[in-house]
Amino acid sequence: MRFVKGHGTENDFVILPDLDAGLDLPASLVARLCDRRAGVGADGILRVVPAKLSPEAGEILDREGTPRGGAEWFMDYRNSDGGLAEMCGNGVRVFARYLVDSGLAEPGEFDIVTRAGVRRVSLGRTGDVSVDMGAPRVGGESRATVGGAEYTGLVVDMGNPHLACVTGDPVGLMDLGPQPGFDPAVFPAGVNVEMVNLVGERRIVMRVHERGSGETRSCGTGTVAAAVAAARFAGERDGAWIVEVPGGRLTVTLGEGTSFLAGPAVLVASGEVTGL
Ligand SMILES: N[C@@H](CCC[C@H](N)C(=O)O)C(=O)O
Repeated sequence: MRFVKGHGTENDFVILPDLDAGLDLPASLVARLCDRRAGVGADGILRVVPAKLSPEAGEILDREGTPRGGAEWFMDYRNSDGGLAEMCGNGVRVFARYLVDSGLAEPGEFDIVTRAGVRRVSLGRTGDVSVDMGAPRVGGESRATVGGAEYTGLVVDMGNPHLACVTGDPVGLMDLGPQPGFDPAVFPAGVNVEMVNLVGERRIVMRVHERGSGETRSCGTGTVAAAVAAARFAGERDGAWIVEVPGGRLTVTLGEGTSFLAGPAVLVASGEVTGL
């Protein structure tokens, strides 16, 4: 099985090109591939599948009212525990970088099918990758227990579920623990929990505990959720936010009816899986 390794602000992925859609990828194999000691090691898997060969992608396009053929590639994203997720903001940027670097797509703008719907990416032959993340769907407040303390956060749906907690406690020093507590009535399918400090004008620091992957060094959908929560907290609306994460820096732009995420996305290695 050929693989490519890439990351976006150190949110890292094993990319599996599956151009004839023939790869059987049970959860147990995903978990072994993502294992940092016995496998390749990653926060998640990006299976690269032609949309026209994926019944799941066809259903998503129909659901969205996008003509079949309107987006050529389907990002089949899996968390490191083997579970499916609807969307991955860093993953879709790394996925786009893989398509361009491997000659499967031309630089510029193109659409990628994800379980959360079609997302438009924009990139050159080198440099940062940006993605139109769609409109954040903001709910009410909910609470999370992180490192033994309770925090209130904003419920934000980015296609996948988030609880973004803006706090005065320094998030850089926190012990996020193995799994934050959350309200299963609000998040029946689990949740990604962001801890956020407002550190300047439209500038935040964020750490994240991802559903299905544990604490990661960045989370693209999480940075948008965090920017939305920080904007509410600061009494702001649209505009560009700098989000500092342990793995680097991303820019989130909140706009009229949509949001954009921009930052680095790089491929670092390729090889063959032989023993899993
Ligand atoms: N790291 C991702 C989010 C991946 C999915 C998430 N763990 C979930 O289960 O919803 C990102 O960059 O958005």
